[in-house]
Amino acid sequence: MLTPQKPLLAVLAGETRTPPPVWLMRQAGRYLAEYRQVRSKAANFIEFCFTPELAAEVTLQPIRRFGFDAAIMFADILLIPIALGRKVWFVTGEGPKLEPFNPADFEGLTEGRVAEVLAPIGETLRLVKPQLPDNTTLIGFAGSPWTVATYMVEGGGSKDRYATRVAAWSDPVAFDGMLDRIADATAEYLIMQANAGAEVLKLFDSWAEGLPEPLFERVIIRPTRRIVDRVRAAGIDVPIIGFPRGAGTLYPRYARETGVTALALDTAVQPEWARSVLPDNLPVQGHLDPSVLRAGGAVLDSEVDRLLEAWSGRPHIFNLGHGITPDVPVAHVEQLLARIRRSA
Ligand SMILES: Cc1c2[nH]c(c1CCC(=O)O)Cc1[nH]c(c(CCC(=O)O)c1C)Cc1[nH]c(c(CCC(=O)O)c1C)Cc1[nH]c(c(C)c1CCC(=O)O)C2
Repeated sequence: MLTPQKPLLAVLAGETRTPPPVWLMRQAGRYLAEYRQVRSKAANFIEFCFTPELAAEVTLQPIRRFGFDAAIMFADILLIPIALGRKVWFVTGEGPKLEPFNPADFEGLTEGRVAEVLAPIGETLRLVKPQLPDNTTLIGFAGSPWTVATYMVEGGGSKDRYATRVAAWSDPVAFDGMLDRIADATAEYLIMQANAGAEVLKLFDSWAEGLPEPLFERVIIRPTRRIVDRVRAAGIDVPIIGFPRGAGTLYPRYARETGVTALALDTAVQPEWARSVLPDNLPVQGHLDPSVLRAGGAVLDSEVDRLLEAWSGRPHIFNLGHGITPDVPVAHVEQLLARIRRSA
């Protein structure tokens, strides 16, 4: 007899589940009082990520409170630049800061330090895994090379990634060299996560928006494919969810050419369009607007119903189209789950 699969893994294997499995991007975070309490024990955000006991605890908090179908390990996409020898720090209220990096210096990025520098993240996964309920899937993740590169080049977040785009067009050899180094470190990191117990891997390309097709092909598709190939070559066959946020009409190309198992959609994607252009059996994760979750009330129910209806009959994981915001009341998350699970 086959062992019944965890709902999230079943959907990633191409099954349709009603109700769909559900988890939320940034589900461990400041909207939870218990997160803020643990967070205050660490001197800064980076140290928090590198303290397995604390990171494991906040990974588990949303599972205990809401019973989500997946736990996502607590870490950040900006740990890879640290492994590559860059300084990263977080300024409260301002977000991440890095020393701006010139892609021409890409050969100076340190290779081979991933296992050593990011070992605590593996430890977080090992601590979390045995504490999860039987039906809960453990997700590992990394940022995609382009998104990580934007933070490295800009020295932090930026409005339109202008400097990064200029660098990508003006010096393709250096820029692609930088992306390859990031991709190789990322592949090694993801392999380590799978070996430490991650059952699904997710690649966050949060700043894939607004790129002309030739650049999208070079900086999004090619490095993503490189990571997927390396992970597969290492014998790791866990499902990989790709999230090229804002890819728009280039989502189908990304789905066909990167080798990812499933696609995470952003808030702007029209489900009817996506259904008509994506392969039928491709699992999708989508894509409630986080501001609807903040708004709550009748509009939250009707938006949940619209997405459930739009994706019915397809392998679908319910999620947000971007991370949950710190101002979301816990009661709204409970309402969301009750609405999704009422279709049971
Ligand atoms: C771009 C990006 C980052 N980090 C991440 C992305 C990609 C997803 C996205 O687009 O949102 C991914 C991320 N960051 C975090 C997780 C943990 C797992 C989860 O619960 O989803 C994940 C998957 C924790 C975090 N990472 C961060 C927090 C908040 C910091 C805190 O608690 O002090 C959390 C819970 C900090 C962070 N980290 C980053 C930024 C821009 C910020 C500051 C934003 C803010 O202040 O809200 C970089």
